[in-house]
Amino acid sequence: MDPFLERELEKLSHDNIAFRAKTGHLHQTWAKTFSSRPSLYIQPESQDEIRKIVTLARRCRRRITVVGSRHSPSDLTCTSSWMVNLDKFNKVISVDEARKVVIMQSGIRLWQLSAELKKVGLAMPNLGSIDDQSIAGAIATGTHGSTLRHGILSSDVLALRIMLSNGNTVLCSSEQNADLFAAALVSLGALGIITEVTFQAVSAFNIEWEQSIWPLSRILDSWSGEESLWGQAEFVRVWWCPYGKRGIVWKADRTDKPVGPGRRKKKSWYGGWVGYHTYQGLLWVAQWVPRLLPWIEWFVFGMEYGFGYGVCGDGVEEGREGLLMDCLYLQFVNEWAIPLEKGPEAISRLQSWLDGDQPTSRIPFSPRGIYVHSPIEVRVSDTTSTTSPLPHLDPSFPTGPTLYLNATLYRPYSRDPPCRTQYYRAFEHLMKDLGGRPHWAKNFSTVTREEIWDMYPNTMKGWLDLRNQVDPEGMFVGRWHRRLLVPPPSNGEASDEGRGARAKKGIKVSIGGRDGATEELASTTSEESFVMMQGAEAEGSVFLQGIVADEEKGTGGEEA
Ligand SMILES: Cc1cc2nc3c(=O)[nH]c(=O)nc-3n(C[C@H](O)[C@H](O)[C@H](O)COP(=O)(O)OP(=O)(O)OC[C@H]3O[C@@H](n4cnc5c(N)ncnc54)[C@H](O)[C@@H]3O)c2cc1C
Ligand SMILES: O=C1O[C@H](CO)C(O)=C1O
Repeated sequence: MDPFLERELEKLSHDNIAFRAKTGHLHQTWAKTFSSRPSLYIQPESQDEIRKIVTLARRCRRRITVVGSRHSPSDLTCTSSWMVNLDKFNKVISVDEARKVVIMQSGIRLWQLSAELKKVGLAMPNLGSIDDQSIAGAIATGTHGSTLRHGILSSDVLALRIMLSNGNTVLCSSEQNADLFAAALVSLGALGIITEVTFQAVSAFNIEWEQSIWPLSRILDSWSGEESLWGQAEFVRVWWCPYGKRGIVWKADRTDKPVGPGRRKKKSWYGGWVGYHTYQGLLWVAQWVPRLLPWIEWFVFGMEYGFGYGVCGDGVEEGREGLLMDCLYLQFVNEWAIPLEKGPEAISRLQSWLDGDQPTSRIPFSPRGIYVHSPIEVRVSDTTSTTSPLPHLDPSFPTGPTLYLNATLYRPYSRDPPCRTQYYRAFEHLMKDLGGRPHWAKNFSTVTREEIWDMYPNTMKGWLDLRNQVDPEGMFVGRWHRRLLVPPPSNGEASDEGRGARAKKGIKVSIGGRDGATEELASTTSEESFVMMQGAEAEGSVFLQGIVADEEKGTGGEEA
């Protein structure tokens, strides 16, 4: 064990608070796209245990990454330092049935929360495609569903309790520490450990849903106006099948009807064993013969939904189940938010590109030989429909409804599809051209830190300043944050996963006290931690090298 940790643990041995850490943990994202080896994997079971982790990390100068259910498809949760998981800190603390307000420990998974709420006749008002996420993880990345009558999942959060790097917990809401609240509603794990979430639930509800196949032209023609597709029900989503130039339009409204299959509900083909493996097998063959993909799209979606147009399924389900979908296989997902009114242009240009008509697409990358997977998910949200504070880093648009386009690429039998680089390059170019912003959790790859700052001209600096105030030593800043959010030190030196190090013989390198620290340097945390690192290097290089070597043992951020 790290001798410094051993020493610090010894000092705290009288407190009778467990430090449930293990070594040798392999962290892998759900989609097995990224992995890392944290030096410690810690699963606390109480607030005191969480505080002890933060105290020890601070004293040992270790970074902390909190991980929920590992469903973020990018390397956001990869670390070679300490990883904290709150799966065992997952209880409902209280439910105010009259106000429909629930307070919970933040490690609770959405499916657990839904089950607990159901016991008292309540439910989450909105869900994305799955309910496997932890509540803290889901809100940290701006997770959304598909409805113009709701914002993102964070919009239903009333208050958060956060443990900051100094070990203090702070309650924030729109009345109390409102700035911190707006920053923490989409925190990307970089502010501290969210320990409690206060959430506005609604009365439990059933949904009556119907799905139908529409030609793409009809989808685009009914995009806006009084009869707009998106306003036809509370929940609406479209799965666009580009090769068939059609889409599956799924709509659902709350209903008093009891749960039951509709007249046209049929069993899912790819949800059964034969369909599941046939589809995956076909995708696997297409790794070598990509031009089969248009035929596979036709066959698979025909088997699942029928080969013609019109209604192809309906039913009544509990909202907590009916809003979810079968996400099938391991996958890459590259999802962007653009203003809803730009949807027809986005879809038409991408359709042209996939049809091989590069001039019409106005995308400066060749589509030659590129065949992609279906469906491309088309979803919406509207933050302006909510009264909750706008999170600083909410990718959806504060001025009107938002469209999300999600370019999913499956990994059949864990193999990466050959089109990924060129397809995502083209897709991201188009999204940027239309003023888009990437979903934080997903596999965007061509975006620079400067571009991200330009995408959040009014809020990024405020978010980062606030982050720096509450975590001045960069305890919660990882490689992903440095790559995409945090400006490098002004002297241009490379960063490191290791935070600032305590100098040899216990001399603590102070942040503000170093002569070389300019005003600008002092203003951002990771820069400060780089300063600390450099300072420590100067004053205690032997120890520092020990830490760096240790931290670099991991494969943080490497593609699996
Ligand atoms: C199959 C699939 C379907 C999906 N469907 C949707 C969808 O419909 N809509 C959508 O928008 N997204 C969707 N996502 C993305 C998913 O909702 C997000 O990636 C979400 O963040 C995952 O939650 P998690 O608990 O796995 O968190 P993780 O991925 O483990 O972590 C995400 C972030 O949360 C932070 N975090 C976690 N817990 C805490 C805490 N206690 N305190 C502070 N920070 C914390 C982490 O540090 C990290 O920055 C989907 C992903 C998959 C794989
Ligand atoms: O990330 C996501 O994966 C599914 C698509 O399979 C979904 O809806 C996301 O969002």
